[in-house]
Amino acid sequence: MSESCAIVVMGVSGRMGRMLVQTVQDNPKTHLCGAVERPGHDWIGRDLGAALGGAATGVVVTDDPAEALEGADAVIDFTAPAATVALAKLAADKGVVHVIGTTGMTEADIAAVDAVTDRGVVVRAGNMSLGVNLLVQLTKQVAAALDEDYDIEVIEGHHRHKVDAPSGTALMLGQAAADGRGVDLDEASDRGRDGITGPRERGKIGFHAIRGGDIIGEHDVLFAADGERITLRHVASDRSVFARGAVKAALWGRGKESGHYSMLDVLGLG
Ligand SMILES: NC(=O)C1=CN([C@@H]2O[C@H](COP(=O)(O)OP(=O)(O)OC[C@H]3O[C@@H](n4cnc5c(N)ncnc54)[C@H](O)[C@@H]3O)[C@@H](O)[C@H]2O)C=CC1
Ligand SMILES: O=C(O)C1=N[C@H](C(=O)O)C[C@H](O)C1
Repeated sequence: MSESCAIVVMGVSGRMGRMLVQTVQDNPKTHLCGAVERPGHDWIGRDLGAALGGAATGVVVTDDPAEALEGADAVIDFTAPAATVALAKLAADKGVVHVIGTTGMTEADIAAVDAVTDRGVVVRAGNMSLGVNLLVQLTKQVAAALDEDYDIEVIEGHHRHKVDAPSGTALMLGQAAADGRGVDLDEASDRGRDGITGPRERGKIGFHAIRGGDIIGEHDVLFAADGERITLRHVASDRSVFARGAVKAALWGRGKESGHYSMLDVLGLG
């Protein structure tokens, strides 16, 4: 499989969409073969390069994912849950690798994506950066080494435009902490305390979300005991870390057996 990987970017005018276009174009192993935006968007029908304020690319922005996926190897999708669920079936039916960065998906959304993985290749992660996926593994190790004398809190910060909380990354880190500790995250979760909450319940895993300005993505996992605290931290200072991970996932997914994979699989950290 030596020829260049043909990639479609979904949600191409978004913060991640724009970064993905640049990353796909800069990678010698990939090229952009399609660009999709939501129906009604004013980029529909325009050349993508011109819409971005540069030279023409020959790729015209469409609101029809089926048309864009013709002849594609992979589609990279950082959009919104409803768009991602609809695209999953289409990508699987067309044999196109679906790389999903979209967060805020419900259990039903994830089940709907899962349902296509009998025939489709899906790589999905709430965070596609190498650093966060390493942090996931470290969180699991530290949680396994410490007992419930160490209270676990996951604290995340993002820009003012983010619509979901806790972040997809915070949920990955919370899951890793729960796995390390051998507990069920749904039972252990304590989200966003407010009011007369009473003392902290032993064994809970707390989640807190900061929203403001242009914060790209910051995550701390705090292990706090009497007399000492450990903090594991990741700070993203550039969205390219997510885009590079997504392109790596698209290349990795080509020719893989159908299934629902994560970035830990892609990075060999699973
Ligand atoms: N997994 C990861 O590493 C990362 C995940 N994200 C997630 O990616 C998603 C997008 O984030 P941003 O780019 O900041 O948001 P954004 O709002 O800037 O971009 C989303 C884009 O998707 C488009 N869109 C919505 N519905 C669509 C449809 N039906 N068809 C085609 N396009 C559609 C919107 O018009 C918009 O241009 C969020 O869920 C965010 O949490 C963001 C960064 C990293
Ligand atoms: O919305 C964002 O911007 C980000 N979303 C992801 C998340 O929900 O964790 C990943 C990253 O932190 C940026």
